[in-house]
Amino acid sequence: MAQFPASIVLAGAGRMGGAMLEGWLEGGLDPATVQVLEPHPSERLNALAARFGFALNPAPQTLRPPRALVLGVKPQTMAQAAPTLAPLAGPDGFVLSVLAGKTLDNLAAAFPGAGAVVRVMPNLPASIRRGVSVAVADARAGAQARAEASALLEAVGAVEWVDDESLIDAVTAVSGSGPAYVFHLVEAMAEAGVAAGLPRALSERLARQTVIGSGDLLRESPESAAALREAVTSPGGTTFAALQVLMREKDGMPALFAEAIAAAARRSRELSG
Ligand SMILES: NC(=O)c1ccc[n+]([C@@H]2O[C@H](COP(=O)([O-])OP(=O)(O)OC[C@H]3O[C@@H](n4cnc5c(N)ncnc54)[C@H](OP(=O)(O)O)[C@@H]3O)[C@@H](O)[C@H]2O)c1
Ligand code: PRO
Repeated sequence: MAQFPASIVLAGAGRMGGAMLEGWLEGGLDPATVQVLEPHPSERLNALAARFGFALNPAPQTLRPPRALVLGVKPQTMAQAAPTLAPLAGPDGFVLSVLAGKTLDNLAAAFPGAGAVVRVMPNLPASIRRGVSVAVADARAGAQARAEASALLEAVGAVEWVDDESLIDAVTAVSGSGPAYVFHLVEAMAEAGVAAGLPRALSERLARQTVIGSGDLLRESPESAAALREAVTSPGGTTFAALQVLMREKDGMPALFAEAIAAAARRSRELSG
């Protein structure tokens, strides 16, 4: 059984916070141990509260510092939200943040009463428990806090811990934002299929199913992505013709991705403070 924290307050149950909450509850978290603060609950969150019976927006006077204060608000909202939430960060607990850009130092300053701080970058497939999260903790986080943080993250997918916080900006750019690149690939392939003469609905189905099938193959095959790409590419064939465009040194995918990922990592650094 997962070693969940004994008590949790989740502040911000939007797309990411809500996805994590759902994963915890599906993963066996006792609903009586979680309280959720969310100014505008979605229908999905209300339905989840009705199904599991956790406390959604309990009266402020009933709130006590939990073992884990999980922050799921936007980085741009942190300055406004932190003063209200800070009293919930007690010396016997830890703060776990999924906020892009907000550093361990930022979090320790905003939540001075916290026993420890854990910074995490998850990604949206967490909503179907197939996410990947990368976590880094400050020096005060002991084995127990790390194990409890791992349990919260493992409930929604794979977990990697790093010691070097400076990696998190690049992590955010690769795996945090990464699902959007894949969805954009589907959009771009579908649009290009329409330009090549396919009916739009068929082109959208083909692009979507191609990414789904390729993702499943990537999961099930022991081969590397490069080997799988080569398996599709006949010498002098159609894929080869396309890859000559996509792998162009100056403006192909590697060059575009290098620029896009650098932009996302830069934005992550800008969001600190
Ligand atoms: N979405 C992703 O793919 C993803 C991936 C990795 C990390 N993240 C991180 O996850 C965080 C949330 O992103 P999101 O996409 O889930 O955004 P979101 O859907 O907008 O969720 C944030 C939620 O926090 C609520 N909120 C605002 N102020 C609050 C307060 N004082 N107390 C409690 N809740 C409050 C918001 O309510 P209102 O809308 O009413 O203001 C909203 O429902 C961000 O920091 C982001 O960097 C997101
Ligand atoms: N979504 C957040 C953003 O776009 C963080 C990674 C994914 O800033």
